[in-house]
Amino acid sequence: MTYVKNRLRRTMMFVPGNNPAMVKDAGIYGADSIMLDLEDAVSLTEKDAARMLVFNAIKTVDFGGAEVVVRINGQDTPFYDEDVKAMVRAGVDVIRLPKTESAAMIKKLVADMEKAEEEYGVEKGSIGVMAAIESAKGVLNAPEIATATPLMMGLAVSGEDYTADMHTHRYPDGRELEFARNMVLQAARAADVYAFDTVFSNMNDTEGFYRETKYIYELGYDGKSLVNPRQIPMVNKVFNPTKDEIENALAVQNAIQEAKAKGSGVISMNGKMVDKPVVEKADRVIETAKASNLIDEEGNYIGE
Ligand SMILES: CC(C)(COP(=O)(O)OP(=O)(O)OC[C@H]1O[C@@H](n2cnc3c(N)ncnc32)[C@H](O)[C@@H]1OP(=O)(O)O)[C@@H](O)C(=O)NCCC(=O)NCCSC(=O)C[C@@](O)(CC(=O)O)C(=O)O
Ligand SMILES: [Mg+2]
Repeated sequence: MTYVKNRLRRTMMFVPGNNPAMVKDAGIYGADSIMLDLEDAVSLTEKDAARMLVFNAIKTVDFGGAEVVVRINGQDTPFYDEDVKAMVRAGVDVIRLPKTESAAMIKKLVADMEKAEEEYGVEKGSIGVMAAIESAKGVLNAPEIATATPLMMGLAVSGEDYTADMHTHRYPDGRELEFARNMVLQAARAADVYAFDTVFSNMNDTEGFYRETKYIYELGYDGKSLVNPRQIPMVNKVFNPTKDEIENALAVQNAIQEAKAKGSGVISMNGKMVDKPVVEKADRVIETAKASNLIDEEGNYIGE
């Protein structure tokens, strides 16, 4: 396994690291990233067993092409050092640091990873990092956290711990997360790293989950943390471009080629101006469509 900076990351599914059945089958559901959890899904008495289980799984389980992320325990816990060493030795793709509050915490993680890389003969810089932002301090320091290392893959906003820190609760319209979501997203975009929204815990509230997913997609998030495989198809549906959007994006790309041939950077298409930012958005739609196997290399639609 090796960390890849750019790839499709719509769905990042939490899998409790102490549950052998869930860990073993995690690859069958088609999540873009699987996040094996050593932190809050694992009780204190099971920390060592979970670390061993996750270590062995990374070495032996076929995760079906998904990126493998491990959420280690925080730097203020007695489990952190062993978690870092074991995950580096296993050769995980990305390490997620929970409760990140400063750039210094990320720099410490990277230094500890480097030590472990040297100790176990793992290629330096072959493992990415991501930061979970779960407190007021973390949100305010999101810009420095996002740029703390070139190995930064992305930032995740973590709604449950954040609302506890803010002395509030989760509400259906998400007003309590508005500032954090926007801040984390701005910091991620400015640093050119990925942005992930938090988990939605009520598996039976399909409508609420759809509303929240659409909202964060429209804000500009790259993906969402999930707790259950049943949530994957809905996120893909929201994040994948539709046939109409793909056709429109291809038409924009053709129109701008025509304009360029005539020496212009702007053209009108069905009454709408097409210029550089419109083309950038169209290019992103086509990139996503290709990565999601919705079109072939020639741009023919092959999605459902
Ligand atoms: C909720 C529930 C118990 C429901 O179970 P149920 O069994 O009723 O679910 P069913 O739908 O019936 O399962 C159908 C089939 O899928 C299998 N299956 C289910 N879930 C699976 C899964 N996750 N991975 C692989 N496999 C899975 C299952 O084994 C079954 O397989 P099979 O029997 O073979 O058919 C289960 O999902 C679950 O444990 N979720 C993960 C919970 C977790 O990790 N929480 C910690 C992360 S949040 C946090 O820490 C807060 C945060 O930090 C977050 C942030 O940072 O954003 C913050 O601060 O906000
Ligand atoms: Mg949390």
